[in-house]
Amino acid sequence: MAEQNRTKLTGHITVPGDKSISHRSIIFAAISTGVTTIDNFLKSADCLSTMQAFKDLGVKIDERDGQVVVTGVGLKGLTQSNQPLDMGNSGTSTRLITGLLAGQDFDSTLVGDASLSKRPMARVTDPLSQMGADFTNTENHLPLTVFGRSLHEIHYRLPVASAQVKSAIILAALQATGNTVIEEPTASRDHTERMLAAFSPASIDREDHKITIHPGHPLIAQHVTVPGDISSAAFWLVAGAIVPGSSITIENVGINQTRTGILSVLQQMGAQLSIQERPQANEETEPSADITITASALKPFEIGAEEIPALVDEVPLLALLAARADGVSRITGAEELRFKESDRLAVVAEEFRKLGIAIEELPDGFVIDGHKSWQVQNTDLDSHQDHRIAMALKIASLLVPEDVTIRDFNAVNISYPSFLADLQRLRS
Ligand SMILES: O=C(O)C1=C[C@@H](OP(=O)(O)O)[C@@H](O)[C@H](O)C1
Ligand SMILES: C=C(OP(=O)(O)O)C(=O)O
Repeated sequence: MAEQNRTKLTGHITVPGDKSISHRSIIFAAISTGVTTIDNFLKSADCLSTMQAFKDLGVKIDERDGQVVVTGVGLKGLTQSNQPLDMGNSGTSTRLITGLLAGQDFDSTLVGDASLSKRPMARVTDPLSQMGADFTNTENHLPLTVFGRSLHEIHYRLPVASAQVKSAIILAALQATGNTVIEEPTASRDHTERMLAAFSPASIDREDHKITIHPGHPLIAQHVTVPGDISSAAFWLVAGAIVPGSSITIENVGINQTRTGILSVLQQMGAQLSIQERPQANEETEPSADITITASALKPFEIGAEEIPALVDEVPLLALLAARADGVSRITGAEELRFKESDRLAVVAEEFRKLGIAIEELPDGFVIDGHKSWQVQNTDLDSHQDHRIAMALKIASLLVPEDVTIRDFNAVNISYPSFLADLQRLRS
């Protein structure tokens, strides 16, 4: 088994569709008029939660020839669900749908699994309440009942860079009586803005870190092509960089610049990386590229609050990269990681220490010494039911001779159901 763990990874791979864009494709398709077709929709547990929620809200969604086909009902055409909407494990579904439901003329209740029920919701209910929204509880957690209300505009400066909060406000603002302005401290992923611009160009203006939403314009069905998820590609980028002898090409990866922080870090580390951009239909379409990574020596790196939004879901993997770099790396400004599917700062530190990695947990990040060779202490690893932790630990385990087990590994179904099959493909 020791030999198999260390097998180099080689070949070409295509990762599944982007999770953030897949959620948004269903949401915008549902509230537009006409039939939207979606190519390369991510059929993972999180995106299926969004799909089921819209079915429960009266939207017809079918699958035909590998495409998802959504018959839009318009912004005022959703109907009350006769059961609570089950958001499963998905923070994105919960926060975006809360924004949309706040302005409907019926009430809805949102529920989720144990992890989601611990995640903070005041970050969306606070600004939405300022717009006139009304909720059962101000307890900050699911379950949450959203009372449909008439909404008015706000001018809102996000206290933290969060695409989910920004998107919740955008979806509420489409139903408000006046124009809403949203300002961000640092740019977070802009998939909602791009998709709204495609479905309804007159509804949105963007300028630097300022977004203006103009309600009252029609949303028209589109054809959406979802690029590969860079947050899933990131596992192969890191594996390709650190497993000796590896060389991996990942085809059709989304390279929206609000998501490519991991590529910048790899470049900063001196990784052997080549990025071939694919032709883009227009400015608002999501850009994509074929990316090749080849294992090489890596320099340590430092990142802080400014860099975090563009790589927020990749921080566990960056910690792994740091653990193979030639020196001490520092990640700060990442306190948001404590509010994800698990407390990712605490969990990464705990699990990496089992592998003998020299990692110090900070309140907002890590200091990691890549010089120290790993001395495995404990082979019983735990994903803490967090998909990104499960996959990061699996990649880490490729570098140790011991057999390790990863508890609740099936959490990968949240974002990347074919992860193990893809690993197998790159090994053979
Ligand atoms: O809007 C989105 O699709 C997402 C936004 C990010 O969360 P925050 O908005 O909380 O930063 C990210 O961590 C999450 O995986 C997906
Ligand atoms: C944080 C994540 O997702 P969500 O917030 O949608 O649960 C993630 O996919 O890493």
